Amino acid sequence: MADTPSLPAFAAIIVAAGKGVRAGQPLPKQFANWRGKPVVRHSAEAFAAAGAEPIIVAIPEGADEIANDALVGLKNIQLVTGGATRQKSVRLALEALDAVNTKQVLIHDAARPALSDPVIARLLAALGSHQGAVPVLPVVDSLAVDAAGIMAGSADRETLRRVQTPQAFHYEAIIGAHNEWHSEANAGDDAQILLAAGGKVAHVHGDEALKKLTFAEDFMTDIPPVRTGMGYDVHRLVAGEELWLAGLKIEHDKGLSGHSDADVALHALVDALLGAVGAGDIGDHFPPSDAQWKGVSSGKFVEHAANLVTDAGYRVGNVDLTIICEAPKIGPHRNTMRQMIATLLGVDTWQVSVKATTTERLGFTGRGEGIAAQAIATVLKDA
Ligand SMILES: Nc1ccn([C@@H]2O[C@H](COP(=O)(O)OP(=O)(O)OP(=O)(O)O)[C@@H](O)[C@H]2O)c(=O)n1
Ligand SMILES: C[C@](O)(CO)[C@H](O)COP(=O)(O)O
Repeated sequence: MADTPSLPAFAAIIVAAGKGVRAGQPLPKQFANWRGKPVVRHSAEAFAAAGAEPIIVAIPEGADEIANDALVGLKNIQLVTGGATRQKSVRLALEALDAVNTKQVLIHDAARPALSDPVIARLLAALGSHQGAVPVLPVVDSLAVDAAGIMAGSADRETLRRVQTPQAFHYEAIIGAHNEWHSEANAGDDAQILLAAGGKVAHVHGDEALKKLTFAEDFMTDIPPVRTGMGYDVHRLVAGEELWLAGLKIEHDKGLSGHSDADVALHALVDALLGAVGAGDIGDHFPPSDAQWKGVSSGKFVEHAANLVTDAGYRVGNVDLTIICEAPKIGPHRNTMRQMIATLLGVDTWQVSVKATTTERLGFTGRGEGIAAQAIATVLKDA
């Protein structure tokens, strides 16, 4: 859009001085990560691409460092400290524009990150014939008047619209309207302030994508219905050790060396489950330096990983395990291994696959120096 000569010059205000209490994010929602970058950066980039100059960003007291980090690399950004309410933050940002010859300004919630060029263009076009313009959407639900939890009436949805931001104004009209606002109450938005001052505000078509990020669930988007993880492990074969594989003790002339029971097959499975939900790896959860895990059955590690899958809001779809060794033969134990793993995961046996292969006497497995295992797990989002 920056190379679109038809857009008139305009300034932008992004109000990002809120606390984001309802969103419950680890930091104020306007600085939280959303779709790969800080919330506030999304609309700042959209305004910059559309040629807005300057872009005033109202931020909380003392948030300069986090705001500068969030907006690093963007030109024409000017930070101002916002106020105790959204309206006061807008007012302070408007005053910061007083110093430049601003004719038109778009005022936008940082909490509405999915700002697109067409909305900006529609708003600027409407300023050609109106003092103000706001993006609106139809009301698609019926509306009720609530009186202490009881329906006390309804409203005609055909006369109502859902109002979004950016809200576009002739600068002199909106700064004048803010100066004339003497009510103790806060206006819901800037269009209401211009209307109260007698100004006219045009409606232009909004964008459902411009939804305001308000609650924690608004950040839980793009959750994949299926996730996949992969695990791989190796343990050395040594004399005098027991051989545990896929939860079974196998008679063999050597066993696997390791801190726990060294069940290389279950270790690969644990890493596949942890990988599917992004929960690190087996060493993060059961460090070999921790004495409490010496000699422990690796079945406990599988149960822990399965619990983390559940805690993440997923359930195990299927797992596929491949044991790589010249000996012992795995075939005779395969079904018992499947049943053992199914029990550990709390799934049906058909959801568990156990395979085995040699490496044709090649490499460390072919020389009988160790056993390797690889696993893949899919997890499905709970409804
Ligand atoms: N004193 C304030 C309050 C809000 N805002 C901004 O106004 C926009 C819309 O407000 P809202 O969604 O209510 O944000 P918060 O006030 O932060 O949310 P909450 O009410 O949950 O604390 C947000 O971008 C917010 O950062 C602001 O600049 N200054
Ligand atoms: C300004 C606004 O986003 C227009 O829909 C809305 O009024 C902000 O309300 P909030 O309670 O300050 O989030």
